[in-house]
Amino acid sequence: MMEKAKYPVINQKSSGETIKPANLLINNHILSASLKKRHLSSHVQKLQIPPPGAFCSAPDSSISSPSRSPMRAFGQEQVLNAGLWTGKPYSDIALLGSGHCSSPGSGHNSGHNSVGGDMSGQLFWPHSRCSPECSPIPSPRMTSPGPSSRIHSGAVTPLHPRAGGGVSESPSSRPDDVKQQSHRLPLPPLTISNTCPFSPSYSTATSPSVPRSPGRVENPTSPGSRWKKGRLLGRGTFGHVYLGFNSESGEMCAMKEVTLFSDDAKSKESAQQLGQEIALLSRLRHPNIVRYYGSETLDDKLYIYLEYVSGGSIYKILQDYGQLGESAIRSYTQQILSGLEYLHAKNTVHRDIKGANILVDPSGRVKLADFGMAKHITGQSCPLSFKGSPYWMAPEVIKNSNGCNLAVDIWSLGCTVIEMATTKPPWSQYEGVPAMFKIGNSKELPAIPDHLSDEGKDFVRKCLQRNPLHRPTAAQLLEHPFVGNAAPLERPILSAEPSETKPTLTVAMRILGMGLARTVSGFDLEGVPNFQSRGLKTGSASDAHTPRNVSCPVSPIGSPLLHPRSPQHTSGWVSPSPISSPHTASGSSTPITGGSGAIPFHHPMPPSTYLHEGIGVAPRSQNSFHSSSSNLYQDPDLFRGMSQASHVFREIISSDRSALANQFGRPGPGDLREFYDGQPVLADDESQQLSKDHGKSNLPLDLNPGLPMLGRTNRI
Ligand SMILES: Nc1ncnc2c1ncn2[C@@H]1O[C@H](COP(=O)(O)OP(=O)(O)OP(=O)(O)O)[C@@H](O)[C@H]1O
Repeated sequence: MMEKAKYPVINQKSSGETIKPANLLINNHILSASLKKRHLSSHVQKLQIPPPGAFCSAPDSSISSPSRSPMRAFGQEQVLNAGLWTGKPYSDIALLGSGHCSSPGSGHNSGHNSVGGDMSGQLFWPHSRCSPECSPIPSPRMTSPGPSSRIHSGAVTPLHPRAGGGVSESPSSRPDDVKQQSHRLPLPPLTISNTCPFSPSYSTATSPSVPRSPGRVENPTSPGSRWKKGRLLGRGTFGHVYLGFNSESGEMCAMKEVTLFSDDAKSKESAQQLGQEIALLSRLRHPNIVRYYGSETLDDKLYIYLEYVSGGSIYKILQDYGQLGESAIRSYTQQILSGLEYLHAKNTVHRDIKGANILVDPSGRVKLADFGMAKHITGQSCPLSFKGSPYWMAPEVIKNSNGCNLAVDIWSLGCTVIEMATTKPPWSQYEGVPAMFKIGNSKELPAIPDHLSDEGKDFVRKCLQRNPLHRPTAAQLLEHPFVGNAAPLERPILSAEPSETKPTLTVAMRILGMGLARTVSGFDLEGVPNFQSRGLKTGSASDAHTPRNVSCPVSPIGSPLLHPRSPQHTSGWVSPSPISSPHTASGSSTPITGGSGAIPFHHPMPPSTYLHEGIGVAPRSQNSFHSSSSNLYQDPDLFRGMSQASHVFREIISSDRSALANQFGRPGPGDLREFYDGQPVLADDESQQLSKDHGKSNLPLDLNPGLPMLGRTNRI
C-alpha cells in the first residue's frame, strides 16, 4: 500500500513565508500537491516536490524497508512533519520524478542529514545531533555490553515486518558459528607481497567484488571472509557502517551492512542503488575517492567493504572542532576537486557533494564517499533526478533545468567550502522548503564568509554561479589560486620503502592512497584518466607521488598541511594548537559569530526522535557475518541456495550487467568497460565516445523480477 501524498501548508517561520505546496513541478510534471489540489503558490513556482510516485513506492509501513529512505518511507505530510520531529540538520533529497526512489541518506543516522527525498531533514538545522560519528555506540537501542563488545546488528536494526524479533548476531562470530553457505569465493587476481602484512589484494588488479581478505587469499577454499564486525561507524540510508577488522592480517575496513528483503519493493530499489554504487565504485581508483574493496552477501545481508577512513567526515570534524582554517579549506577543496576532476572525466556526477560525504584520514587526506547518488552522464545532461542535499543542491536541480550536469557538483563544492568555513551550508538559516526557494527561485547568492581570503571568495563565487554553464569545470578550478596554492599533504611513510610498481604497492602508498597513475601500470590499465590532464599541481592528489612531498614528517598534533602560501616549502607548517583550534567545544553547530558566514539555524524539535532507523531486522540475521559469502559478480551460480533477498540482489546486478554486456559485448582483459548506473561506461576515451551515443548507453536498471537473465557472467 502506498502512501498518499499530502501537502500540508507549512509555516516557515524562519523565512516568514507561508508555503502552500501545491501543484509542484517535478520532472516537468505538474503535481497536485495536496489531496484538495490546492493551486501552486506563487512562491513555489518551480520548486520540485516529488510526485506521488516518488514517495508512493514506499509501503505504508515505514519500518518495512531495510534501508528506509525517507523519501520512500514517508508521504509528504509525514515528510514535512518528520522534519519537525527529527530535527535533522540538513538533509538529502532524492526525489526522483521517475519514481526511482533511491535515496541518499538517513540524515540523522549518518550524521549528515541524508534525507533522501525527505523534505523534512532539510527543514531545520538543529543545535546538536546525535551522530554516531560522534559516538561509536550512539543508539540507545544498541545493546553493547561494553566498549569492546561487538555490536549486535539486531540491536541497531529496527524490526522489519518479517523479523521474528530478537536477533543475536555476533559480529565476531566465526564461520563455523553460523549457518554457512558454502559458496566458494573466487580469488582476486592479485599478487601477494609476502613482506607486507597487508594484502595488496586491493591493488589495481583486484577484482572489484572480492573483499580483500588475506585469509581468503591464503586459503582459497575458505568459506567467507575473515572480517570481524566492530564498532558502529555511522548509519546511512542503506544500513549501518561498521569498522571491520581482519584479525589475521590486521587490516581494517569499513563494512557497510545492508539488509535485503526480497519481498519488499523498497529493498529492490535499495539493492538497485547499492548495485549502482558498487558497480561504480568498483571502477574508481583515485586517492581522493574512497576505495571499494569488495562485497558479499550473507543470507539477506549485503556487506560492502570499503577503505576505512578513520578521521570521519568533514561534517563530523566541523561538529567536533568547528570551522576550518583557510589552509585546511584550501587543501580539502583541492583534494575534493582532484577527486571530482577524476570522476567528471568519467562523465560521472556525484550529486551529493557535501561535508558529510567527504571523509578525512588522519593525515588530512580527503576521500569522496557515498556514491549512492552518483550517476553516469551519457550526454550533456542526464535525465533529471531530483537528488541531492537541498542546501548543497544546485539551482538547476531544483528548477528542473538541466538538472544532472557535472556542474551540479561544482555548485555543491562551493556550498561545501562555505560549510567548511562556517560549519553550515549556505541558506541554512532557512528551513528546507524556503531554502529551496532561495536556491532555486531567487537570484540571490549565498553569503560568502567575510573571513575567507579574496581568493577563497572568488573561488566560491565561481562555483556558485547560477548558470551551470558559467561554472568552471573541476579541472579549471584546480588552476584557481585558492587551491593552486593549497598545501600539499605530507608523505610520511612513502620514504620508508622504495617505490614499487603494481601489484606490489607499498603499504605506505596504499595507506596514503598515493597517486600512482604514472608509475603503476595497473592504474593506467584500469583507465584512470586525467592524471596527465594538467600540469603538476602542488598537493594534487593525483600527483601524490611527487618526490618533494615524500619525506615530510608526520605530526599527529600539528596540521599535516603546509602553509598554503608556501606550497613547496616543507618548513611552512601550520601547527595550530589543539587547544585553540576547536571553534566550538561542544561540537554542536554553534553559529559562527564572525563574518558574514554567520548563519542562524533552527532546532525546532529534539534531535532524539529518529524516524530513519527503520532498518529491518531479518530473522536470519542471527547468522554470523562470517558465514560463507557470495561474490556478487563472480558467478551467479554462487547464489544458488541463498536467500531470496540475495537472489534478488544478484538478479538486479546480473540483469543490469548482463544486459549491458549483451549490448556492448563482454568486457575482456584490458577492456575498460564499466557498468554502473544501468549504463556501460567505457573508460576514458571510450567513455567519451560512448557518451555521445545516448541510445546505446541509456539502459536503466529494470527491477522487474521477471527480467530475463541474459546468461552472462557479469564480471567487471
Ligand atoms: N569508508 C568509511 N570509513 C569510515 N567511516 C565511514 C566510511 N563510510 C561510511 N562511514 C561512516 O558511516 C556513515 C554512513 O555511511 P554512508 O554515508 O556511506 O552510508 P549511506 O547509507 O550511503 O549514507 P547516505 O544516507 O548518505 O546515503 C558515514 O557518515 C560515516 O560516518
